Amino acid sequence: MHNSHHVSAFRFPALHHHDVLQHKRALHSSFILSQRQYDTRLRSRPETQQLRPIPTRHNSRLGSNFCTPTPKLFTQFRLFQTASMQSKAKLTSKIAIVGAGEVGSTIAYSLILNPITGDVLLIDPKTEVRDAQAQDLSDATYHGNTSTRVRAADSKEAGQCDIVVITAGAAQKEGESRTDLIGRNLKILKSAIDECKPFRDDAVLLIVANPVDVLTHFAQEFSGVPKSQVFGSGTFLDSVRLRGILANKSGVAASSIDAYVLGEHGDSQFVAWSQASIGGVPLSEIVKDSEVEINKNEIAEETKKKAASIMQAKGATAYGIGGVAASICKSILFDQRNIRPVSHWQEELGVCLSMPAVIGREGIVRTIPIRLDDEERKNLEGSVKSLKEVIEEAKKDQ
Ligand SMILES: NC(=O)C1=CN([C@@H]2O[C@H](COP(=O)(O)OP(=O)(O)OC[C@H]3O[C@@H](n4cnc5c(N)ncnc54)[C@H](O)[C@@H]3O)[C@@H](O)[C@H]2O)C=CC1
Ligand SMILES: CC(=O)C(=O)O
Repeated sequence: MHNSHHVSAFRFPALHHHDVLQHKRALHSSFILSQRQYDTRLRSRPETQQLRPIPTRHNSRLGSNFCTPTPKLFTQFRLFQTASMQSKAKLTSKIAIVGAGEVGSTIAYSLILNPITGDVLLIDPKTEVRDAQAQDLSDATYHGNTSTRVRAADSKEAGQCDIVVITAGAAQKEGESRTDLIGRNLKILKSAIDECKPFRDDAVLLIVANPVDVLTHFAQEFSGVPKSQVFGSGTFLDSVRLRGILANKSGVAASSIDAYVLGEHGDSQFVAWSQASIGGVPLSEIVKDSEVEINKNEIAEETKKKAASIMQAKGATAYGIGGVAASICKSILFDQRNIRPVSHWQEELGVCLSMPAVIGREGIVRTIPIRLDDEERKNLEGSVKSLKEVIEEAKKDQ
């Protein structure tokens, strides 16, 4: 069966590993910067955001001395991360995790395994649990490959950290949606934020607790911190899930797939299929002559239901968000300018929801005006409508 939503997958030469590399190199060949060229430009911040890569001759022996900016749309956004950015950074930064339950402790664990910060501070009114988590996590630093320390702290110290990750709040019980949590979690959010005040001027608040889009909206209001410095993990996790499914189906690494879930981190989320690509080639072109089944509706549904199916079996999700939140922290601390679908303030729409955004030390550096087709735009309007309804209801209960 062939229709717009049911497309058989591709027989696409570029999807073999070698060919993918060739294809990417072809796309990248005119955009190769030596590390020194890149570093020179990096020093002249903030203008670096506008820099265009310098064309150089393609060197097939690309090693750590070279970085290859992503081609196409985003070259002007300085997408590339370099080893030098990390080695130059001293691990003196501090990340506070407010809410030391399943998710908070898993984020801390990810930060230990991939050390990007000097200290991780755990904050939780259940001080026994908080202290035990700190003790348990500090045992995990013993292997010696990390310089990250984990300790218990109070809310005032959290407000003075570089990043404040907020996971404080109840998790869904079976049969509950994320928005069902608003009554409980809005109160928790307000008290958690009030206790952390005052925030350091350059602190970035990363909201993880659910319903993440609605709580991000209120966190901006409660904290008084500039909106660009308060954002939520949003559909980054859903996009990771989507890419994982597409990777399994196509036999291509998830990192070579560009596909976004956008809108609400919840029931009204949607996949921006019109912008999906593999190895830089639009999915719509790839699927024309293909071998593997890619049923868009099924994949979108599987992506959306993944959290519920994990929770049904083991009670909670933690590792996925642990990795995602740690990766966002890295984008912030190292000013990486990665583009990620995160929940942030949408001036034109009047809500916080996920659209691709450039993430750097100041938080949301800019939103990326992604082109959506008619159906996707309708889906986006659906997300806006349902989020506004939840926000209005929540305001009445305040
Ligand atoms: N955005 C995402 O993709 C994901 C979000 N979540 C959400 O993360 C939240 C936390 O989930 P879990 O860690 O599994 O729940 P949990 O119940 O294990 O942990 C929540 C912790 O928050 C603490 N807490 C309550 N009030 C607090 C306050 N005022 N200040 C500091 N801490 C406070 C509790 O004592 C508890 O230890 C939930 O809302 C869940 O839905 C979970 C997974 C993914
Ligand atoms: C719980 C949740 O929001 C998730 O795993 O997507």
